[in-house]
Amino acid sequence: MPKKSTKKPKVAKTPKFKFKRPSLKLNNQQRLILGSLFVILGLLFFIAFVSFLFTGQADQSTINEFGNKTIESQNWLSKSGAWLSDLFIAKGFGIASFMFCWLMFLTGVFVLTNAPKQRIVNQWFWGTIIVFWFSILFGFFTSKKDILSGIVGYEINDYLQIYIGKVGIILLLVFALITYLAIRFKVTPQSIAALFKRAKSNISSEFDAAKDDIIPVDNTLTDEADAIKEAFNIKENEILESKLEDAEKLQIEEEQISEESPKVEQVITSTDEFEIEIPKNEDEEALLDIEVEKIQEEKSETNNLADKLVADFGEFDPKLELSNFKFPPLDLLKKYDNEGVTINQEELEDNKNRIVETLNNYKIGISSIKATIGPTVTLYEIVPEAGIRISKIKNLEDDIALSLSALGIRIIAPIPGKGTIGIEVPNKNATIVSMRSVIASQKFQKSDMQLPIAIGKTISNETLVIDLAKMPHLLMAGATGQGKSVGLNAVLTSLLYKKHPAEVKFVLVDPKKVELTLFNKIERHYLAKLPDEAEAIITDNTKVIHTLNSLCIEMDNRYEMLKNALCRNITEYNKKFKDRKLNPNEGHQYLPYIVLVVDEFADLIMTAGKEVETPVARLAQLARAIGIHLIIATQRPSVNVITGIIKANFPARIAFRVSSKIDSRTILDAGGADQLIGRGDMLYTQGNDMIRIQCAFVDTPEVESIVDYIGNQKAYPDAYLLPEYVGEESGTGIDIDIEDRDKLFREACEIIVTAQQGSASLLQRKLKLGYNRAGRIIDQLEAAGIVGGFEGSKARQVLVPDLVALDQLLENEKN
Ligand SMILES: Nc1ncnc2c1ncn2[C@@H]1O[C@H](COP(=O)(O)OP(=O)(O)OP(=O)(O)O)[C@@H](O)[C@H]1O
Repeated sequence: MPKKSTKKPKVAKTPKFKFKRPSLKLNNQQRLILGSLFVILGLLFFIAFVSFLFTGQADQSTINEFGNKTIESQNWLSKSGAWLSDLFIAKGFGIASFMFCWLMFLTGVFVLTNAPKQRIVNQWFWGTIIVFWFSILFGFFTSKKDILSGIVGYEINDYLQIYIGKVGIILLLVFALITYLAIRFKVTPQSIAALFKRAKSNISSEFDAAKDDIIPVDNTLTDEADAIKEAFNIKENEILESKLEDAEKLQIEEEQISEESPKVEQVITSTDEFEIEIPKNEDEEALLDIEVEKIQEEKSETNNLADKLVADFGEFDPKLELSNFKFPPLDLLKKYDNEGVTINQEELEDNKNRIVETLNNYKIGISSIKATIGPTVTLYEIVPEAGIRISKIKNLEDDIALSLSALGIRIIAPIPGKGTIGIEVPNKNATIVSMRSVIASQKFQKSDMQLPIAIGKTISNETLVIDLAKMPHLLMAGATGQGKSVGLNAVLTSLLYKKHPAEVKFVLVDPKKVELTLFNKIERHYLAKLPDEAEAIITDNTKVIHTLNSLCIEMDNRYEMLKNALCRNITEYNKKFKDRKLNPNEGHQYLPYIVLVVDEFADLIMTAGKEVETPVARLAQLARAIGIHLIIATQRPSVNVITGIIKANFPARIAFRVSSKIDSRTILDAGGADQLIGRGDMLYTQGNDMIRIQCAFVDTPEVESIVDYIGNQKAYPDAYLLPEYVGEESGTGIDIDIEDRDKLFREACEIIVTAQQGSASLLQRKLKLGYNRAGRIIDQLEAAGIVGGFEGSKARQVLVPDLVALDQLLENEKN
């Protein structure tokens, strides 16, 4: 039986970012244990301290012999008691230390009764202040170190006496007392005055009462007292009656409630406190004590849970697993001597004169000229006299280049939005734009972009920071040796300096096998790979196809997750996940950005053709919303490498110097890249304007030290795992089912029969297929009896003489 490759691609186990934050909330058991521990500690300290008052003197010698078992201590809590009391009372705060026993006891009680934490903190704060106050107060009266003030009280006194004297200390203590009373007991001058008034009136009433005792009894008063008593009795009866009425009303209401809502009845019957004793007889007295249970408003479940989770654990922090991760320091990047722009006045003047002269030779007058000096080129902006055609100047590009005897002159006519014509002339001494200078720039450091890249400096020496997430994919092209690899390293370095390993993952494809190998060291921090792959950096073209297809599966999975979470893009999704509104048990997880870097795309297209182009195009079309971004570099910007479909989906493009105008057109849809001067001189466009940039230079040793720095830190257990992809070739077998044949089977048959040559490479060429797929079709042809068996290096024999015979054979198969 033929094996059907119907296996669904499995979703890989992607590493989960676990989170756990210690909660300060105690459950009932923990509260009981901790509370009783404090209560017991309070009691133990108290016993030890009291005992110290009697046995302290005798135990003096034993304190220093704590480890010696033969020496016994008289303290009621033995050696520990003696040692602790000595520490707190003699060496510490004197008898004010008793306060600590109380504080510990009180803390225990608070914990047991689940009192708010703030109360415990307050008690300790004020308690400690009291301890100090008393210790200093007692220290004031003692003339030597003793247990009344302890060493602390005595020493503070001693110190204060030197600086503010005895009177000063007393005033300080009084002031401290007033402050304490004012803050702690809210004492105000008014409340003190009221206190005095009350005391005064108490004294005078007592005095009056004493006076009354002497006055003879007046009988009329007893009558009055009776009347008052009677009035009180009536009042009491009235109150009682009204209470009974209330009780009856309540009973009726209760019955109504129980009829209306059986749920409420259940609550009431289950509450002990709600038992009401209603007198059977109206004359019977009854006191009603009613406690009505509070009904809490219901919240909607998801919000409530998310709010509660956020309140308990805080927002989800994807960086928690590598919370100690340190970003590489700036010092790892090199400073260059020839950095920064130097103005060569002579060169400037010379160039200006030549430009004016050349234009004058062609009868083009200039009304003004201005120069902006950049790191590699200087931009001369000219305003031609009225009536001069712009195209006339544009056509003089070569003449100006000749007269300036310089390569790489570019004329921008007109400069968009400026109304001037720009002539870019390379500087004689180009300066380097170091990676350090662009990374250190405020623009980069303070950027809040999703994936910021400090690519280099513009002609006016400004650092250009671009957001890869907004691009959303980047195409880089340039002839060999013009700075592509340096450009890719600058991109990767920027991201390493700004993004935590939890936030971004790289998929690195390096067919040249040497350019990106350095990044192997940060595999478990920043790289993503296929499961069961030994190396994260992909150098083999077959694996590239697997990886690209796997990324497509990852993309589909992510879209599914976004759909389930009702989010439109990765930013919204991650925000929701951080707010704990998405349940990890339902397959949700924090999604890092994935950046796919392909260093030599032309090579891939040459060897695998459509098999690479299709997934790349799919990713480029769809992946922007779910955080997969592609950076593709190529040496050969020809139309069969950068096809229409790829171009259409890569609006952001970087062109280093290329060898022809056609290449420049292929990349940028405009000329200009052929006039660059190389060594990182580049043109960047994001769909509209084109800007000339000097790419930041980052050398291999610098990259090495950055990856070493990161690689030496704690990492995830494995690289980020992409979903498993089961390739087409996995189902190879000689007895292939007709249904399972490749879509291009019929076309392949015709090619083989027409050419009478059974070779896989022929199919590869004609159908633009990868080797694996072509080999699989050959197997199918063999199974169908169209080609013969494998014959080593020779092409297989074709068993069908012509297309008519082929038709017959295929027709017979169907019947
Ligand atoms: N931004 C830059 N500033 C200064 N010099 C640079 C810059 N970029 C590249 N160079 C110089 O050009 C050389 C070649 O650069 P790079 O290796 O990046 O070229 P490439 O385009 O990747 O070539 P290939 O395609 O052959 O790998 C570097 O060794 C360096 O000396």
